[in-house]
Amino acid sequence: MKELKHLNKYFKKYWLKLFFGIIITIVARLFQLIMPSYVNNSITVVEQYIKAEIEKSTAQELLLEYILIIVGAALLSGFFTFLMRQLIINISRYIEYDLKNEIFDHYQKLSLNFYKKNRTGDLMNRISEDVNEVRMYAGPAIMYGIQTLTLFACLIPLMFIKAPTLAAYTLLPLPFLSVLIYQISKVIHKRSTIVQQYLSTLSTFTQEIFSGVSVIKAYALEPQTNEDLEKLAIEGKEKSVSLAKVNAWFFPLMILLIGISNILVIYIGGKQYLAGEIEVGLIAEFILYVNMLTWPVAIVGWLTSIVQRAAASQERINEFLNQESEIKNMPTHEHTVKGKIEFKDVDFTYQDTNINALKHLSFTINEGETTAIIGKTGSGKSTILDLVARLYDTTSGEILIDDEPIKNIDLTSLRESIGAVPQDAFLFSDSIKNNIKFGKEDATDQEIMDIAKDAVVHENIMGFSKKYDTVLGERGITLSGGQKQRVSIARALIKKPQIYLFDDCLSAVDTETEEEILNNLKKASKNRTTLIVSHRVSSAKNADKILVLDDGRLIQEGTHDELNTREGYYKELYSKQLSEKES
Ligand SMILES: Nc1ncnc2c1ncn2[C@@H]1O[C@H](COP(=O)(O)OP(=O)(O)OP(=O)(O)O)[C@@H](O)[C@H]1O
Repeated sequence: MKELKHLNKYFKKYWLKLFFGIIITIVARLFQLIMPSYVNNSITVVEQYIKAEIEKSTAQELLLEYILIIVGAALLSGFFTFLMRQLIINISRYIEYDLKNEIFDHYQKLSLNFYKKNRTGDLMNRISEDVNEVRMYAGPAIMYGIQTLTLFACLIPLMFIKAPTLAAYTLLPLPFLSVLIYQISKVIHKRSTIVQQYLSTLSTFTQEIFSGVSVIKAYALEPQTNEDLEKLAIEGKEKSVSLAKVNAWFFPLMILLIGISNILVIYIGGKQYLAGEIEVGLIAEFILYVNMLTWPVAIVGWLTSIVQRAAASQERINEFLNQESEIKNMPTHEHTVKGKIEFKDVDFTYQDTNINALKHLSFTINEGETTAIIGKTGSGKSTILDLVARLYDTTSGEILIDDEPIKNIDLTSLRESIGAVPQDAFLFSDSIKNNIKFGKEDATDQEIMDIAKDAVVHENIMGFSKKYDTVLGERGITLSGGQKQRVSIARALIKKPQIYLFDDCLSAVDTETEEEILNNLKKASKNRTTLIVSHRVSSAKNADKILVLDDGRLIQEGTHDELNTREGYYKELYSKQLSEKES
């Protein structure tokens, strides 16, 4: 329960609305309470008229008055109930909105390690399903809770004052009803959680099948996939049926217990009436009370389960909210990045895999220099770029930017000075124009076009019917690997940052296009520090410096010409790639 304290700040934020909501809830219930006693009075008037105790005209006058009061109270109660929902349910929607924003903001601050440790489905669930459970507490639970308390506090004493014995018998079945509903709600919740989990497994499974449909078709795996899906579907059907079974008990049980209460009122009330202890109208009044109480009593059980579920969900939410990013942003002073990069005895081990990706790595890249990083697959090239962007912190050793420890530089200003093109170019399901603009929000159409020309993708884009407005991804067309890489390059170029990080971003383009792009990059990256990771010597040979990595260690360093005169990995790779090209 202490987990729910997290919401107190939101209750404080909306306290005025909440306060009026509570007052209005109480007022709405009080108007509702007026009605049964006037129903009693009306029946008593009829009884008195039948017994000829009052004149017909008096009876008519009194009945009209009581009916008007009943209708008036019902209308007012209805009006205040509407206001109550408007206030309290709206507050829960505001809190839901605030909480979702808080979680999303926090997610964005967390490091890549966090995303690797937690599955996307789990992140999504906490921000949607769990927040929804919490909303049920912040809105409906509070609203029904106050309603129930008001009714209990007013109605039960009133019933005991009017007819103590009848009140005791009438109220007798209600606690059982409450406990029963609580138990059933618990079972329903347990089984519906299982159904939910199953549904998310099913959607993950189908999503993967749809994404990989070309592989499934190419390998003729449809029968196998159908079989797997059928197994999942049968399992799901059984779980849903078991949920439906408990659900089926809910309303019949409620009706049964209300029926028992009503029968008790009529039986005990009837006996008391015959004994001349009460008037017949009181029986009708009590039947109305019972029906007014049944829902709140049933709700006590339901509310308990809502609060428990909300506490469990808030605990899961807090678990993420309490996590801090391992990458701490503690700038010591303002610094405008110029672009000198120095690695001093850097060691880096990935936490999740324990892979020691970089070992005692030291090198310096001067401001404005272009450096190529070459090495076998898995030698640590991409890791170097990730460390420059401070996506991770070094395990030991130090990285300096412009002779300043990287940790002293404000993270946002560091990342704003970097234009990165990752290995697996990721483009959003949006227009090509917006994907490029991602690098510079206020870029003009002309700028976007010029940059796309530099990235040698303009011609391709103009070939699409909607040109730069062509939508990519699930909602639109799929670009080829090479086109994706070039749009991704355009996105980095338009930013005009101090440091460029190109991670094997020309691997999917032919050598001619590669050369054209490299020439354009040379112009674009003039006076800007550029790191190019590549497997191809052609991408590296014009660099000011080439670093050759092997298993996380720097094994060679120099210009193309220098390295070509020395025996070693680079010379071998160059001869190999040259002979491949010639053949
Ligand atoms: N996100 C990660 N989490 C855990 N281990 C990783 C991660 N990324 C890379 N590694 C491991 O670190 C080592 C270095 O990987 P890195 O991606 O830096 O190599 P690379 O030289 O860029 O390889 P490639 O040329 O294939 O892209 C590899 O053994 C890899 O398995």
